[in-house]
Amino acid sequence: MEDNQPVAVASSGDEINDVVNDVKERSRDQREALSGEPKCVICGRYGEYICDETDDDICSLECKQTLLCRVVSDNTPLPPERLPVTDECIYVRDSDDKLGSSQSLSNDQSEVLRRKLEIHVKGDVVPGPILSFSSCSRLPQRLIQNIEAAGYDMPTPVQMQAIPAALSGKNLLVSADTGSGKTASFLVPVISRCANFRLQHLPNEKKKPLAMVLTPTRELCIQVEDQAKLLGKGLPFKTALVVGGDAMAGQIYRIQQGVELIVGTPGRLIDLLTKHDVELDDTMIFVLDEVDCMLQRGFRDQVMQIFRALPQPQILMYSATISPEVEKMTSSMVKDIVHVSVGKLNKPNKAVKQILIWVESKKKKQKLFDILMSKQHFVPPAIVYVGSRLGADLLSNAIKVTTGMKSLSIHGEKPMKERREVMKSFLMGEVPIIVATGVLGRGIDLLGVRQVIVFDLPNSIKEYVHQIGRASRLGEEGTAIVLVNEENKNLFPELVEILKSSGAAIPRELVNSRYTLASVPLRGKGYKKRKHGC
Ligand SMILES: Nc1ncnc2c1ncn2[C@@H]1O[C@H](COP(=O)(O)OP(=O)(O)OP(=O)(O)O)[C@@H](O)[C@H]1O
Repeated sequence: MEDNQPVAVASSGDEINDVVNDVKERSRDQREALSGEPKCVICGRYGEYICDETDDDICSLECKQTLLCRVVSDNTPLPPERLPVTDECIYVRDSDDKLGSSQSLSNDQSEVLRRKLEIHVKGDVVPGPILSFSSCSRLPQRLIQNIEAAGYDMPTPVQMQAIPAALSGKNLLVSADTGSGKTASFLVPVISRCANFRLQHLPNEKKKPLAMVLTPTRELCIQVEDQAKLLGKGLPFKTALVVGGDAMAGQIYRIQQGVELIVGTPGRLIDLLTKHDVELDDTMIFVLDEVDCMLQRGFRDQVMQIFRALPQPQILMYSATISPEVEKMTSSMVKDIVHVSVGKLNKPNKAVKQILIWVESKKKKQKLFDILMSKQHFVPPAIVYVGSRLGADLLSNAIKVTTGMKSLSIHGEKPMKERREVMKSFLMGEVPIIVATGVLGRGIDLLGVRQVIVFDLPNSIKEYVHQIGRASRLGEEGTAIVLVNEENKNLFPELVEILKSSGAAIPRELVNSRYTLASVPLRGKGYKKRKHGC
């Protein structure tokens, strides 16, 4: 790239480097063009540079890249599978007139992009994926600014497809890897629809909630509400948290003051619905996060009771794991549901390396202490998953006593205040180890955690997929160390399948166990003997 400024006059290597370093990376780093100045042929900002390959004025490296991709796709009509669609190469341009009509990908480009990113769509006509948040014409400008301020430069694959589909009013069942950005993929359309509604319909009477998000745990609700507040800042968009453990009076007061979004757990919402006057007749979007868990026995009746209290809302359902039964149930709840999935269904996040260690129950604690005291193997901060509340407290104490390291436990029996404090100390880096039950297994975004130790395997492979998913966010690499023995025999067949599909080493004892051999044709076609893990 050449610079419209006289780069060539720079006399020393350092000066040249300085100039080169000054080249604007992105279009948004460049200023607007003043009258008479060259304009970038891509975005219209100040065309500070001349593209050395086309001689066009451009503002930044980003627009140069876009320009070159366009030239390639304009001049060389490649067959669809050879279209230059790398993440850097497809570009969705903001509307030329800046009045709101966004330019979208052609059908062919959408298909190529979906194929490349493993985005699968099943159901009614769905808008194509977006490549930038700003190409969604319906998003309020302030929301786009908030998204940028959160550091979200580009949508993740699930966001690319789910956001435009949700904005078009479709009912969705969405599945994508743990840590792939599903939360923002429902919050962005929720915030957009709520804020636009309020901007267009100034209420003469009391504001009633317009959207509701249900999740299975208080921690997850807190996290979702925090993210909603962050993304909805400066918009007519207020939230209320409705979870057990916090005083109900405060929650009711907040709702009665007028909120757009309620984020809650089903139990507390039912309390509120049955004992108090929460008017849900304006609620137009209903989100079920961790939908497979929400439609299991225990939650299902409560969820359905809440759903029936709503006036036919748009329904958005999300999880990293969705079984055929859940698909069936959701289809019976709502008609015309669109299924969006990214990657392979129900598989662990590829970025998490699974290391299985076969260890008898009575030796498990010692094995855990060995790992925690090993500089080579322990990567703090780490979560240790156990199967019971008492087990969490006892193990956390034992870790403190034996290793001398700080450790805290978290589970559903602890008061909300204490759970908040435990999370805070962990997230602030004051405590390197947290021992948790499944309460922290799903949905929680534990930034900075790259290691999960599954001390007790959970009851289902789905929960296992969610738990080990805590070790990676947005594809960053993490490790899950999993202690396994004959007591987990019920999971062996599915566990072996999961490990095989992830390319993980499988302990000899697990391969040779009669519980595995009885169910999985391991020695059939495609079986490859692996070395003993760890
Ligand atoms: N477009 C984006 N760009 C950068 N970071 C993002 C983007 N979208 C989301 N994130 C961040 O990625 C992390 C993971 O997102 P999120 O918690 O929504 O994942 P998830 O798919 O809901 O995971 P889980 O299935 O575990 O609940 C979060 O820290 C979130 O802030």
